[in-house]
Amino acid sequence: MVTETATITAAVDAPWQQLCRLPRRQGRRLSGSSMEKTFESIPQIDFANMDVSLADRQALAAQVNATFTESGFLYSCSHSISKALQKEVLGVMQAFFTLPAEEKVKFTSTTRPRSRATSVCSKQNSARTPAATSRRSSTLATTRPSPSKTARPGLTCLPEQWHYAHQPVACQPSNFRGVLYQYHAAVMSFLRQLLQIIALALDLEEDYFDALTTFPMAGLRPLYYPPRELAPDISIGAHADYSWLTVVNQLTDAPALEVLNANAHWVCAPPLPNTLVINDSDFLERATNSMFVLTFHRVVNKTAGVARYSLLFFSVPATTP
Ligand SMILES: O=C(O)CCC(=O)C(=O)O
Ligand SMILES: [Fe+2]
Repeated sequence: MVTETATITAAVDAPWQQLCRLPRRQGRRLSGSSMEKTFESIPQIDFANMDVSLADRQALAAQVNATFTESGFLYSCSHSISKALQKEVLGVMQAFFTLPAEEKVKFTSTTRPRSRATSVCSKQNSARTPAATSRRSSTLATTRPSPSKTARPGLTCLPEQWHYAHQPVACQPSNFRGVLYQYHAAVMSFLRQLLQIIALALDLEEDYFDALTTFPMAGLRPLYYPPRELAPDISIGAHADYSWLTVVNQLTDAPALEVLNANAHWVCAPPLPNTLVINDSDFLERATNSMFVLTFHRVVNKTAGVARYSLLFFSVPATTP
């Protein structure tokens, strides 16, 4: 028992170089006079006025620009996803993840490699995560969707209207997919507006990205972190996301998400009521020629005995507008 605790604690405290490969932020953990000016907390932006006027959107764009060029992470303090829907989402996730393992495994789909519009139950350890710890995830992805014959491309297109090559695997509870699709649609409509702000932040026309959000490749990843028993554990090791924007909804009150700043210090991004954490990822970093930073982050479950649920939305542009 003592050895196991020691091993896990050592992994959490390990020098960050051992935890991840940092292409941009090379070097060691900085302290004292060698420290760079960098963020020590995640900025909060209130998008309530994003519908109001161009001047409001330009003001928001300036805040987004300042944030994505420094930390790559922000809290969105207002958004259009209702509290009722978020509660429902948490309910179906809890119902799913607390099923007995032998039930959950029935929903695993490993036999349909081409199609990801299935629900997959998997137990994942990242390469640098201690074997004793894990997160469990169920991915409801919409990778490579193509417009169905009847769907009209446009802003009202819902995932249900997308065409998949196969029948989706059934899942429990029976409303699991339906509730998550509703959530998917709600995030997507918020993101379309946010991308207009991002276009302004890059000095582009507001509608610059619109054509890329008609049939976006986007996946939802409901995550369940089982209650930990021992010392804080690294549930997901340091990584950066491959997507365009990632929208993290921390559905339960367990601080765990941490973001690496330019001095290689981990900055906590605790759950704040009714907020989303949004980070720009690989695609956007490349598209902006590294003007927007790609920021490493990890999940360290610090609260003993408490399960954590988060819901991730990975958004990438459509391949076929
Ligand atoms: O669960 C979280 O808060 C973040 C998870 C994450 O960073 C990921 O899955 O890429
Ligand atoms: Fe991530």
